[in-house]
Formats: sequence, C-alpha cells, structure tokens
Amino acid sequence: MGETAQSVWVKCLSFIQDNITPQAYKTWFEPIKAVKLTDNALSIQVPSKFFYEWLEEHYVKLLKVSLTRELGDNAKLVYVIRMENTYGNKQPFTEKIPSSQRTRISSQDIDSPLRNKSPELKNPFIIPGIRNVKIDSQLNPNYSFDNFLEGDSNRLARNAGMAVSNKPGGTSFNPLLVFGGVGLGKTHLAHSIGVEVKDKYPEKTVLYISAEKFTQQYIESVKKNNRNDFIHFYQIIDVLIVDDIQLLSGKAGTQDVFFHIFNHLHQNGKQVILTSDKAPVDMQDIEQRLLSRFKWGLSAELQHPDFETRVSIIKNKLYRDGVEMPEDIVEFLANNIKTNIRELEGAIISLIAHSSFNKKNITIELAKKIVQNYVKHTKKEVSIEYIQKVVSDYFQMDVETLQSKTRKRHIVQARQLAMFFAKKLTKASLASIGTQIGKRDHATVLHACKTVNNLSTTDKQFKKFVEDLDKKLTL
Ligand SMILES: Nc1ncnc2c1ncn2[C@@H]1O[C@H](COP(=O)(O)OP(=O)(O)OP(=O)(O)O)[C@@H](O)[C@H]1O
Repeated sequence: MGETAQSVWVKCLSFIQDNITPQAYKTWFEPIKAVKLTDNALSIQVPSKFFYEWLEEHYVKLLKVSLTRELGDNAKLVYVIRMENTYGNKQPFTEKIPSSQRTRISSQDIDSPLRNKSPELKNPFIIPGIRNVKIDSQLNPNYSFDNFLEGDSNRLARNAGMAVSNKPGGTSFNPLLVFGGVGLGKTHLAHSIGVEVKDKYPEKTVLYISAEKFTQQYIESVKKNNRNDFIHFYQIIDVLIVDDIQLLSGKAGTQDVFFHIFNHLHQNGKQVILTSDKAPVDMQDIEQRLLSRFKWGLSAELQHPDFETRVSIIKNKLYRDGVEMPEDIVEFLANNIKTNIRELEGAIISLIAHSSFNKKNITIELAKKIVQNYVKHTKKEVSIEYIQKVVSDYFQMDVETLQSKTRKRHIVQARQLAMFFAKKLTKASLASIGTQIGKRDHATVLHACKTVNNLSTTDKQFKKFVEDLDKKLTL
C-alpha cells in the first residue's frame, strides 16, 4: 500500500489531535518523530526516558487506539529513546522499548460453591459462594528478583525469598518475615516473591496486601456484618503477602482475625510472607500468640546496603533508564546516601531530570547540590552514648549515675527517658538499648517507653522534660 512510518504517524496524529488539548498535543506529540515501520510495528522516537514514561502513563490508550485504526489489531508501538546531553556522551544514543512492556499479572480464578457474575475483584474480598471469581493479586510486576540486586545486606532475605517462591508453603521458611528500616526493599522483595510464584505456578492464588488495607477491609466487614466472609476469602489464598505487619500493633480485633487466617493457611501448607519495619522482638502491642507465630519460620533482616551494593543499585538503575554517568559521580552518590535505597533512587532521578530537562551535563557540583537535599532530609541517627550524655547533663548527673542500679525516683526517670529516646531516635533493638543503658533487659526498656508515654500525658513537668530533651537531641 506504500505506507511509510511518516504517513501512518501523520494519520495517527490527526486522530490524537482531535482527542486531546492543543497544549498537550504540542508538548507531548509534536516532538515525536516516526522512524520506522515494519509489518505492523511502528517505531517512534522520543526525546527522553521521561517523555516515554509520560506517554505510557497518560496516553497509551490513545496511542493504541490510533495505531490500531491504522495498522489493525496486531499493531505494535516501539519507542526509540534518543538520549542527548547526558554526561560523557558526545553522540546521542538510543534505546528501544516496546509499548506497555510492563506485563500485568493476570487475574486468578477461584472456584467457590455458589454462582455470581462478579468479573474481577480489584480490592479483594469476596462473599463465599462466588464461583470463578477473579482475584487481582495486587502484585507490581516491576518488582522482580531480577532487579532486586543481591549484596551482603540482603543475601539471606533474598535467597530465602527465592526458596519460598520455588516451593511456596513447602519450605521451613513459613512464615517468611522480612524486616528492616525504611526504604531498604521490603516491599520490593515481597512483590518479587509473589511475582515469581505466579510465574512458576500460575494456578496458585497469590495476594499482596498492606496491613493497613487489611485492617480497613476487616473494619468494613465488621460494619457490614460479614466478618466470616472476610475470613473465608483470606483462607482460600495460596500465598498471602502482608506488608508492614507492624501496623497491626494495638489493633486487637484485626490481630485476632489475622491469627485465625494465619493458622488456617499454615495448617494447610499455604505460604505466608510478612514484612515489618522491626524484628518481632521489637514489635509492640502485638499479641504474644501472634508474635510467636511470626517467629515460627524465618525472620530475615534487610540491612543497610554496603558501598558495593549501593554502587550496583545505582548502575543498574542508570542502565535501565538508559543514562550514563561518570564513575566518580556514581561513587559520590553511593558514599553520601547510605541508609535508604529509595533516597538513593530519588537522587538519581533528580540528577537525570536536571540533565534531561535543563539540558545540563551531570556534574559533580550538580550531584552535590542534589545530595544536599537528600542528606538534609535524612534524619541523622544519634548514638545511645550521646543520648545518655545529653540526658545526664540535663538532669545534672553523670552517666554512671544514670546507669546505676539505684531506685531513686529522679534517677530512674532519667534512665527511662534515655531508654525512651534511644528507642525513638535509633534503630537499636530493645535488647541492645537495655544492654547499653545499665545492662537492663528488653522488658525493662519496653516498660520505660510505656512509662514515659504515660507520664507525658499525665504529668506536666515530665512532659516539659520530654520536650526539652527532644529539642536538644534532634536539633
Ligand atoms: N536490593 C535492591 N536492588 C534494587 N533496588 C532496590 C533494592 N532494595 C530496594 N530497592 C529499591 O528501593 C526502593 C525502596 O524499596 P521498598 O519500597 O521496597 O522499601 P521498603 O523497605 O518497603 O520501604 P518502607 O519501609 O518505606 O515501606 C524501591 O524503589 C526498590 O526498588
């Protein structure tokens, strides 16, 4: 028919133009060039990875409709990203990405005794008796083992996760509890396990849910008087992944219902995967019977990644984004953002955005400026030693007195305050805080934290101590 990439694209554009605002058309479609047409695949060149992501996020449907009109049902769109102005690249370089490369995890069929025509449950919980209900696994296919880089900091958790996904419910890692600080990859790892299970065992029903959403659903079920349906729904899952389980703290009803679901799944050889921002021993206000179950399988910690792992994570991200960055800048980032991988990724994205939109090279000065924003927002962790010093000074005593065995009220209070702030401002476990503050056990620290919380609400003078110390320790 003599169609060329340009002629097909011109027709697509005319359809697109009719369906969006002139401004959007100008910004997002005028800069695109059609570069190649083979069979039913049209390649379009876009100026940056951001551009591509924006199109995929906002206009993929429109692109699909317009292309299907021109090339038929099997039409394919390929993005060619032309990277310019990235440091060190005299020649622009390109990367090809097919449209909607993120494959969705397909919905899962569940057989239940009665009939109902509900097609798909996004936010799942179902009335028992639904036949052929599709459960959306809620998994994010972008989180996989492939892009979860291994290092000393996560080796145990990652390998345990892989073992679980090879044999869900069939290893001794049940439940698998992954715990660690903010932004260290708990959610990523949890999704990777689910995604891998779906890959290997498509017939298994996998469900990812945050503890927060689980709680909301439970409350809703109590309101609507269908608590049993809620339990029943969760009991038919093969691989249940609950993120941020520490959020069940203090929620007795939800803990109770989770206890029953957990027991049922465990007894039936189903896999449970949990994530938490703290180790089970440090979880507060979670029933003992539940805590002891969390410890049945394996608790694997995600620690702060070491320098080499941070460098690999940065390089991997750059590679996936089709960006090159000089080694010294990569090392600078890895050296300066150490405790949170999300912040590390944020800094890289900011750098790429600056270079892409402002047409500036990525320089060490730019990197320094950007890192400052992140480091500023990163709470500096104070040491327990420092906390004891500040508290002792405040109460005009020395550290030995604060740590002593005396039961004198004002010294006990100072010690409890030191424990409270150590818990609040450091990532140390209760046990480790106890050891460092006068060789006490974890129960004493827990009691101290509760006492400080209680006294702060009932005793004005004590509240003032807490506020003063808080200022001294965090400014
Ligand atoms: N080992 C790794 N390899 C590559 N990327 C990683 C790795 N660990 C974490 N990340 C990335 O770091 C970011 C933060 O990870 P994630 O959201 O899983 O952290 P989290 O521990 O669940 O955080 P939060 O405590 O805030 O819930 C994600 O974009 C994730 O892809």
